[in-house]
Amino acid sequence: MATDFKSIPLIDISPLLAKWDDLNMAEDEGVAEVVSKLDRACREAGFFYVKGHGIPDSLIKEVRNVTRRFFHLPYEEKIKIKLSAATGYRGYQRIGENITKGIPDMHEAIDCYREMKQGMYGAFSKPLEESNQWPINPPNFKQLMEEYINLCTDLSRKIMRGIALALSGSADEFEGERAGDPFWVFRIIGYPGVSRANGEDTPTNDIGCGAHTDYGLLTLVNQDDDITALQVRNLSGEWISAPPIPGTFVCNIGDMLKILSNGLYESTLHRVTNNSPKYRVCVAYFYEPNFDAAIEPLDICIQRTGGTKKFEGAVYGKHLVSKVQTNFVM
Ligand SMILES: N=C(N)NCCCC[C@H](N)C(=O)O
Ligand SMILES: O=C(O)CCC(=O)C(=O)O
Ligand SMILES: [Fe+2]
Repeated sequence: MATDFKSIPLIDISPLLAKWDDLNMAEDEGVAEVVSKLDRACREAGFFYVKGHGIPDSLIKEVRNVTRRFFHLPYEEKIKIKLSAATGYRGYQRIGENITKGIPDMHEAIDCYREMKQGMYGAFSKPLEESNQWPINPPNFKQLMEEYINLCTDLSRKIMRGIALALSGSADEFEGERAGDPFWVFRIIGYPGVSRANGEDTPTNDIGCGAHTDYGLLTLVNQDDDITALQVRNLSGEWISAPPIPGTFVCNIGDMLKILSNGLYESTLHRVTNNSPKYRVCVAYFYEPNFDAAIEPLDICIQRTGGTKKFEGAVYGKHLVSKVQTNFVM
């Protein structure tokens, strides 16, 4: 349930990370404080920054640097790993190819998904059953991104423990059949800068990514340090900026956590507009339920929200596939 928030809260999660694997973590004062901040941020905005996350700043920057180098390569080089239905929707998409609510987005990207074995989940996972396509250039690209993805997965699992406690569940609410074997989605994104080449005084700012919600549990956004472009919608419909705060991730809640929490937490609408003349890079990691998880509101959340189930259940993988298939015209 979003409110009329005017800014996005910043949470130092280091006390949670210090105790995340301790059975009595909820009794720790530092953990309790982080949990209450997470609860408030998730209820009020569905968005928050995290610091004290333990992922080295040098790696976070390097991930953006190799991304920038890739997108600056000539088009012929980039389409060597072109995304299509035949590649399992994995690979490179040029500017305008991704579509949000019928309008082409002004971004280019490489989309990656967790590897999955053929036939692993039956017919409905077929559209995504291919291997990721990694660039050969820059040479360390794949290795660096895989190291980063592993760290993001660990970090997200720990933050989700805090969120489980925030919902007054047990710390392992999102383990096991719900998200013990989390599916991840990884988007490496570039937004061209605004050009004043046509002699216009006020350049038109095309939408880098139209208003949308994320699909899973929790997103970790690693954005360029010097451009404000991400905007989050509050209850009155105002767009609140999420300016870069060096050393932090922007985190936000996805559709599956909205269902699990029976609407206590919202998957907040957000969009991206790069009004700067500079090219903007963003690397978004999405932590999601098990691919075949049947997601339903948690009993504890139904109780806390008046006793009625507000959402139908959803199979996460089906939700993902239906989104992916409508994101591209091909
Ligand atoms: N995996 C995630 N969350 N991707 C977010 C992309 C949002 C834009 C997409 N065209 C859409 O309309 O959803
Ligand atoms: O570029 C950003 O800051 C966010 C991108 C985003 O919202 C997404 O890919 O889902
Ligand atoms: Fe998003």
